[in-house]
Amino acid sequence: MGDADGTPLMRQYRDIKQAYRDAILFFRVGDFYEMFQEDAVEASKLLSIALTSRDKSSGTPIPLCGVPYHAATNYIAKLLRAGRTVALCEQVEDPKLAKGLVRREVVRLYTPGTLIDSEFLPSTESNVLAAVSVRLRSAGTGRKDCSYGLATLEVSTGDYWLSEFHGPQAEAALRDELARLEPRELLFPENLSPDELQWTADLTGPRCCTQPATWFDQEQGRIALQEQFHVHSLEAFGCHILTLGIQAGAAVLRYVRETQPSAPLDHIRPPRVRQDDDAMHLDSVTIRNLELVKPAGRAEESSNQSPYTLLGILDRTVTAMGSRLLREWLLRPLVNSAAIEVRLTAVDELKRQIDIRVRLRTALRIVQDISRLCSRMSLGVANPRDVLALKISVSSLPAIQAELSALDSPLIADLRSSWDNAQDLYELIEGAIEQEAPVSIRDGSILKSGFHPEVDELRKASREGKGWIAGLEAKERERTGVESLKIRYNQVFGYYIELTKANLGKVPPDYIRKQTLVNAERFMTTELKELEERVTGADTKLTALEQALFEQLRTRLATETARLQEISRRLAILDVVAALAETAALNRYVRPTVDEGDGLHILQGRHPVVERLDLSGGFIPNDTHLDLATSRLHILTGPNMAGKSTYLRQVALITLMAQMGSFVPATEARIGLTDRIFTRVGASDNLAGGQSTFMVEMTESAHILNCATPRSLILLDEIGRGTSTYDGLSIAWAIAEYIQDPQRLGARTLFATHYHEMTQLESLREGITNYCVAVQERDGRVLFLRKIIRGGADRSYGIHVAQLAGLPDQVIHRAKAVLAQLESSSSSGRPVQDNQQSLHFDATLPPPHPMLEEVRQMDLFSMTPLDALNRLAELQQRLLKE
Ligand SMILES: Nc1ncnc2c1ncn2[C@@H]1O[C@H](COP(=O)(O)OP(=O)(O)OP(=O)(O)O)[C@@H](O)[C@H]1O
Repeated sequence: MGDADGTPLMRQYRDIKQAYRDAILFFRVGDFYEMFQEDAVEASKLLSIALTSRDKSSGTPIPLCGVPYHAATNYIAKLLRAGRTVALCEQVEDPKLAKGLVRREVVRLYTPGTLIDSEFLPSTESNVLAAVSVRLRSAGTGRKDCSYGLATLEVSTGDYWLSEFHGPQAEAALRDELARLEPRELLFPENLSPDELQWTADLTGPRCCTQPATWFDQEQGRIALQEQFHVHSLEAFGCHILTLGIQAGAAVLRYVRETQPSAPLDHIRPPRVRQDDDAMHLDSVTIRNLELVKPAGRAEESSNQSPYTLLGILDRTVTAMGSRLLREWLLRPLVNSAAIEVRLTAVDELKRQIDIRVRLRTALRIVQDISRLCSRMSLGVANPRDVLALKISVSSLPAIQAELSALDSPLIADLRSSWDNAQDLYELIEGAIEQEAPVSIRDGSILKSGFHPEVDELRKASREGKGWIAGLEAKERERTGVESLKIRYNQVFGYYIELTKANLGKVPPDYIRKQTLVNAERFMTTELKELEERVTGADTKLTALEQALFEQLRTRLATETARLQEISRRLAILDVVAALAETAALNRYVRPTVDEGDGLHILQGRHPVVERLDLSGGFIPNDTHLDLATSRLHILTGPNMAGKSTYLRQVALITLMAQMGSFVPATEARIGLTDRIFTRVGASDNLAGGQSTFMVEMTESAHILNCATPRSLILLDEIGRGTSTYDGLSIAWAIAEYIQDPQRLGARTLFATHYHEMTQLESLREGITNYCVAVQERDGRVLFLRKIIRGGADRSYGIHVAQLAGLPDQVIHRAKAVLAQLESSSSSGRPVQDNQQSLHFDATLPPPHPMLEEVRQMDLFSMTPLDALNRLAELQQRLLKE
């Protein structure tokens, strides 16, 4: 900005903007937030509001746009959605009392990861801020490996976690964790080398921002954490050895402090350490492939309600905290059979106790987002409605407690013990806050009468004062004889007497003229002035007192954060358990057995999402019997569209549901604990990451073979499809052998393939069993039976599917003819042609490669050895070029 507008206001603006260059600065001027210069140009476009300019007459007017202060929230939300951050600069002193220019300060920086305002946050999703610290190590081989520290904080609830990732799989593990957490904003140090930045390669979700390296300093970080949680050592939290985690943790805290400078951060809970082996490991590919929280191809769709995701099917929670917890249970299934049993027993109990379940859920429906309400109290932004929401929430605690008393499963007994009804907090709020209190604390009428004597007195004075003014109006009407005389009030003049032009002849001499309008004149009298001072004096005092008392109450409630967070935790678990029981009852799920064995036995299993779709013939259930010793790898063949992928996913989803503590869609299920589920399903390009379909397929397969253990469940759907038939078949074959071999891996695996040749593996390797999806052929048409049976399919029926899809008849006929030729050539011992080569519709079969003819015609006896070698090199060159 030049010095075109050198007014004190613009100088103040420039000084403040200097410190918030990356943000759009909302600069409070009276009843507006104004934006200037490039901010104005950008914001006016993003917000579709008019762009004007300040000081139009000068040679260099300053671009300007503005939004009314009371509507700012919507505009801020819009800018955040557009990926921008907003610095909110307020007038921090009363303009009436200011000497000269009003003081202004940035009181809040709105960034995607630090939001606390209910207007911006979807209640069912966590809003996570994350930071990553990195340490580069050169392995002996010259390879460079990194270790990572990760800290996450949900500012709106105070949940704070630290973790670390080491070893050769550290980067993959970090990426998977980020995929699970979906942070909105991600911080990392600004001085990282390209090697240290590798993990950010194809991050697309969060807003990434680099921060000074000093924010990630280990020693300073440790001190910052100790100060934040008032301890001398971090040992009590079990995180003292996480040096990288602490570095990231400190950066997160620092960022929150920078963005919310005026907020005390007492609601942040002490750090908890996330262990890698606490939960079943689900990588980002599996989360996506199994459509756990987001439907494929609709990644942006809100997920808890989506009928196309497992979360959408399972989420019958009735509270926001419950909904968020269910998501967490879903993305972190347990790996400890005793802990799973505890959850299942509670779900079982609530499934059977229908009446209790119904009443419990009714009581829970009243509960609001206690967790976020507490944070708003602590951060000093809770308004009177928030406090009322807290009251309503705790009001249902006794009813919930009463329902629990009849239940005795260990989990519920545990939740019930030392149950806190927070009756004192209920009474505190009930005694203080008016039922109809307004949203804003500046609007008054917050406190109940009887709560504070001075408030009552001021209210009386204000009421009486208004009565006096009404009395004065009547008196003046009588004195002047003007019936239309009115005493009115506005912000600028305060109280005044208004007379229409027609009555100006009747104005008494003691009236002092204040303002002339088109049709009326406004006056003041000494008596009115005196009354006004009494009335507005009482009103101003009243508003200030109510505000102060409300803030006191809010601070008092903030001291109860730990207690309320515990209540919130218990309610969330109850809500999830009751929701899982409800879903189990409505969807006819059964209780699975989860044990330490290595089998996976499902009777009449169903796909929880597909079975809910409107299928013409209904969903056909299928059994699964995998066990490590005798039948660990199933080769599944069958036509396209037969239901192979659905079946594969259903086995994974049932396993996952069982381990999260949910009942499952089957008539019986026994699940041997699974440490990880791997999926390689379908083709997906990663063009943004510069990888072809085949490369993605191979990278994912490599990841599986490197990371799976004998306790893992692996789903492979059409490995090798992205390359030529022989390449693909060979790779698929070798992968199956590798997985089947207990010396190398030996994990429970479902392998769906189009390569019928793979069915030979059953007789060649132990532990491999063939299955196929049954079809019936009638009058040249294919009927899908959706039933998985023993044995291998002998054909693909791809052409039939193409016909169903509506390819032109000529193409279908021609394809059948080509297929017949291909089949006869392969049965006569000639190799099947590579299916990547184009088939010409006017030729019979592709002609032999022209180079063969050249070789055939070579006269070797008239060539010198050198000639022959050169010729060979030339042929090879040409082949390579092809
Ligand atoms: N058990 C089932 N009962 C009823 N309908 C099913 C069943 N399994 C699958 N379907 C239906 O068949 C459709 C195709 O299933 P799926 O995608 O699993 O086939 P596929 O064999 O994997 O096909 P492709 O090889 O072409 O990928 C599904 O969208 C679903 O509508």
